[in-house]
Amino acid sequence: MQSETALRVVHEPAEGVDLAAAELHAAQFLEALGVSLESESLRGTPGRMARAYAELFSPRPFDLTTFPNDEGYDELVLARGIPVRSVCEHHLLPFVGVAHVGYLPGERILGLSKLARIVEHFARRPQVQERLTKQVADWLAEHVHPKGVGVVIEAEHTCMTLRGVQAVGSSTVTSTLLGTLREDARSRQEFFALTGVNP
Ligand SMILES: Nc1nc2c(ncn2[C@@H]2O[C@H](COP(=O)(O)OP(=O)(O)OP(=O)(O)O)[C@@H](O)[C@H]2O)c(=O)[nH]1
Ligand SMILES: [Zn+2]
Repeated sequence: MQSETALRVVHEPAEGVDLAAAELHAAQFLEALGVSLESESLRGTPGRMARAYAELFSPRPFDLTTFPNDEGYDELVLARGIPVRSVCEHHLLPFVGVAHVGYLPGERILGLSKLARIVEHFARRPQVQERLTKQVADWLAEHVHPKGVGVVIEAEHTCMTLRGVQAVGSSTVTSTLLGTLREDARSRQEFFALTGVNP
């Protein structure tokens, strides 16, 4: 039987991350908020907090795999419902939802999994939803040179639902359209129809 430690997936912290310093300050932060760290289950919490945030703030590099568009496919390629897990940069609380990422191919098509990898890459850092949406779209435009790009993100911000205004059940929708998907009304409509978003 494998031990619990052997089963744990260890994420390498990003370069320049000082986990020991983060743990020390997390302990001081919790103590300043009146949280006692004396019980057995809380003793390791500052270290877990440090590792958890290091993981959430470590953009994972990925290989860009493109293929020639030999068939001249010129309709929309759309990956729907890509999970979004990020952290708002104002409160460092999670925002969670889905992204729909599409493009109108030019001379090359992109390995499909890369659409989800791009979202994950830009989500793993302190973020605002608007910037995340635009970064994904701009990355695709810059690296794949498609005729058009469309990105829609719908997410629940826990800083807005668990605390503060406590707008439980609310979600935020952001979108970035580039190229033909921005300029051509029919393409834009088709994109939103396929994403299921009513702008
Ligand atoms: N535009 C944008 N705002 C965000 C995002 N995530 C969180 N916020 C907002 O960031 C704002 C920070 O506002 P402040 O007034 O400085 O913070 P606050 O006093 O905690 O505000 P309340 O949440 O209204 O209690 C809040 O309105 C949050 O809802 C995001 O992705 N985009
Ligand atoms: Zn927030």
